[in-house]
Amino acid sequence: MSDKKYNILYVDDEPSNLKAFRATFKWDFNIFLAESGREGLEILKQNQVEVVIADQRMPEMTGFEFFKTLIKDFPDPTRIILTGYSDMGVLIKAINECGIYQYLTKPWNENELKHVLDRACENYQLRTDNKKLIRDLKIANDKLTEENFYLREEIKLDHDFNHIVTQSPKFREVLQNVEKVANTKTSVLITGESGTGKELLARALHNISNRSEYPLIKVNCAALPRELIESELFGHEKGAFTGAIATRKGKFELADKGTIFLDEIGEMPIDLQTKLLRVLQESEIQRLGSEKTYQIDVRVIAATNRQLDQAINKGEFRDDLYYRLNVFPIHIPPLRERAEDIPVLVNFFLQKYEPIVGKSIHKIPKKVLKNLTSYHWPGNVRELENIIERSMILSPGNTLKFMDLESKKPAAKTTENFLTMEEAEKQHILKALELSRWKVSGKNGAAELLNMNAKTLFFRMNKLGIKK
Ligand SMILES: Nc1ncnc2c1ncn2[C@@H]1O[C@H](COP(=O)(O)OP(=O)(O)OP(=O)(O)O)[C@@H](O)[C@H]1O
Repeated sequence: MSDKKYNILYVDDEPSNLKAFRATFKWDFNIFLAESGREGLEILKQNQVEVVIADQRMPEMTGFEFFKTLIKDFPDPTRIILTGYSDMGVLIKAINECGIYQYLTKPWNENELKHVLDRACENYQLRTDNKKLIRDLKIANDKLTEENFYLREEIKLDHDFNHIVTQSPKFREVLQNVEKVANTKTSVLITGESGTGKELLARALHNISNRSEYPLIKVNCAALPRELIESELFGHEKGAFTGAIATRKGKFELADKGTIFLDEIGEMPIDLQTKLLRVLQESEIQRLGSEKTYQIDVRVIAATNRQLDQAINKGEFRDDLYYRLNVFPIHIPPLRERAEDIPVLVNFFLQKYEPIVGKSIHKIPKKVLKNLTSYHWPGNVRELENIIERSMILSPGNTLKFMDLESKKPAAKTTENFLTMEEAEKQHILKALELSRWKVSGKNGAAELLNMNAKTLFFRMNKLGIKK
């Protein structure tokens, strides 16, 4: 037993018993006395008591009844019953119903009662310690589970996602899916508005996959001249067509054992879609001008900013090819839906362009950051990247200022006047053309400003009916 002096409540309608109890045990315990169960309950309301001992035979409320009431409101104290009965049936019932720790027959014997009270106090202490232990263990366990959870999250994204910056849960989910699908041969279709990072993600997917030792071959389906696409993709034999002066491997053959990235797949001419579907189904290609077939082992990642279901409805895209490519769809949300990425991306681009622009910028006024986060970003991350680069050049000193962004309106709060993707793209290209004085390709041209291939830009301009 510890030196702690425990609190004991003794309930008995016989005052002489109470008196004797106090006299016998006052040195060993702190003693509370009550002449009835009702009085005992009052004492328990106001005091912390570790052991309750009660006489069974009391006029107002028997010992059993007292304990039955007590167990609801004060379940902690150890309960002892004093009884004159030798009826074991009643006792067992009491022990079961009232959680009696021990019964003693009356009249009590000092030594026996002292022994029982000591054990009852120990019992109380043990239960309390156990409860605390269980509580501590539960807290520790919860904490561990939580830590494991975060650890798992960390591990999940512990891949080489170099050059991909994000704080957004939505985008992290995208990265998690990329990790899940990476080591399979499953076709992946990456969708998302222009400039959201589809190519960046396709490259990351290849880099963390078990094909990373082999090439990633990119094909921009929008930029290829129509008459050359087939030979570009599948290769040609010498003399297959005028100008085919030598045999040439196509992109699929070059990507053997690796990955082929079919960018802007929505722009692929429909007749070629049929051929592509065959290649995907049969895993073999035939060079132009050859009867021979070549087995290839290529993983396909396709990307588009078009709504392919709409293209299917218009008859511009084959639905069977769509289903073949869309086995594992990955959608990248637009930047306006993950504003929490804007500050980290701004920082990332400030560092990226420091050596290029030859200027170090480390102050971003709050107002500028606020403008950046409320802007609608039709050109997504690419637009942000270009604006940062341009603003770094234009900003005096080491503070970032956004000359052209400040005049731009914050994101539309309602769907009224909401631009369609095509309109937004058109306006964005027009803006780039204005800034580049309608120079499309080459140094300081709109394509460079938009960080896109000049051929793709010409194609998009044509498609959107943009003319000077
Ligand atoms: N999360 C990101 N972290 C860092 N850079 C990013 C991120 N997302 C996009 N970028 C950058 O933004 C630019 C545009 O990305 P990318 O070319 O991958 O977009 P895209 O969706 O393929 O565009 P498009 O549809 O026009 O082909 C690139 O310079 C890319 O590195």
